[in-house]
Amino acid sequence: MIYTNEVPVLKAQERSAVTLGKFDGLHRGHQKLIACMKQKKKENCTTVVFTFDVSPLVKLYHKPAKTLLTNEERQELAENLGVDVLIACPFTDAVMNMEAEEFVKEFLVKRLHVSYLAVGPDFRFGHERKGNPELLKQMGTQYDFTVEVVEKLTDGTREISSTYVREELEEGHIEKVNALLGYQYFTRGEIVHGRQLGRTIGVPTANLIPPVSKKFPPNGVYLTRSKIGEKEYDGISNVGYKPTVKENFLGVETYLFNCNEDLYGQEAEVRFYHYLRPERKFASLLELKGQLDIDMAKGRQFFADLHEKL
Ligand SMILES: Cc1cc2nc3c(=O)[nH]c(=O)nc-3n(C[C@H](O)[C@H](O)[C@H](O)COP(=O)(O)O)c2cc1C
Ligand SMILES: Nc1ncnc2c1ncn2[C@@H]1O[C@H](COP(=O)(O)OP(=O)(O)O)[C@@H](O)[C@H]1O
Repeated sequence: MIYTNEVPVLKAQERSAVTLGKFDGLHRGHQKLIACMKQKKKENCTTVVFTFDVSPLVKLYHKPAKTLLTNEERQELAENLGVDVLIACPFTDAVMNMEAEEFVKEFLVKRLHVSYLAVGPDFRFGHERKGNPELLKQMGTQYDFTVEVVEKLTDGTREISSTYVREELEEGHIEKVNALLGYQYFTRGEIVHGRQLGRTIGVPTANLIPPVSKKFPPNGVYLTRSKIGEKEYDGISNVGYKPTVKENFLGVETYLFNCNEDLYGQEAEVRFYHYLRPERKFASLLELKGQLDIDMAKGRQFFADLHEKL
């Protein structure tokens, strides 16, 4: 897959199938849009996901940039979905003020030689959000491309959207989040040194400091599976500031059920499966250890049941 910040100019004969949007989360609704676009590979179209490198909302309203996927994660997932080109167009003032017609002419027609465009029914773009599927269809007749307005996937009566996923994540409804995403919510980072207290209570933990832009469920304890190198481990993670020992940054630390290795310096991907309890301040590490024993028993049972089902 080609990943670029600039809208590329395709070769003279090359045509493209394009989809446009923010694609935060690359949830099942996004995956449907990409699947529609991929149908056009049969007609020798290059598949292009056109997105922006900063959420327009962040730029316009200075909202905190917490996202479901970092740019790098989004890139990797798009590649796994079989996308040929991912454009993360910088949301500059020039792009922000571009009229919808100009955006289509300059980027989609002139550079990408668009042959097919897949958008959701509520897709808006361009200066003052004046561009919509209707305008795209009119321009398609003029510039020889087809526009498919893809109906939103729903979960019960609610349309699947990044907002829906974020709301569920904020509630700690991990199973729902995973069902909407079509994969397990995850975070990644390097395993770093902590205060080495974990091993003193028989619970060594792999600490990772996640990217600042990553959105997290509420501070608390989660059942997780971690991928470290080629290996996967069931385990139990704490998300938060460890009030018992007072940490001043948000960390994710994981006790891996069947591991006895030195993991420092390795990259880990921690996938969330289930929310267990909120983070609490304990009077002592010993008291915390008592709670961890209960948490671990629940975790082991959860994964034993899960593996039995699979
Ligand atoms: C499953 C799990 C649950 C935890 N729950 C809490 C908690 O509720 N409150 C808290 O202050 N720390 C919690 N911790 C963090 C511990 O305080 C921490 O693992 C311990 O102090 C060791 O820290 P260290 O890795 O810096 O040595 C939890 C850790 C794990 C692995
Ligand atoms: N079962 C396990 N789960 C997590 N980490 C483990 C495990 N077994 C060994 N380790 C190693 O122990 C380290 C954690 O020990 P700990 O005493 O908690 O120190 P720290 O405070 O540096 O995390 C991990 O980074 C990893 O290298």
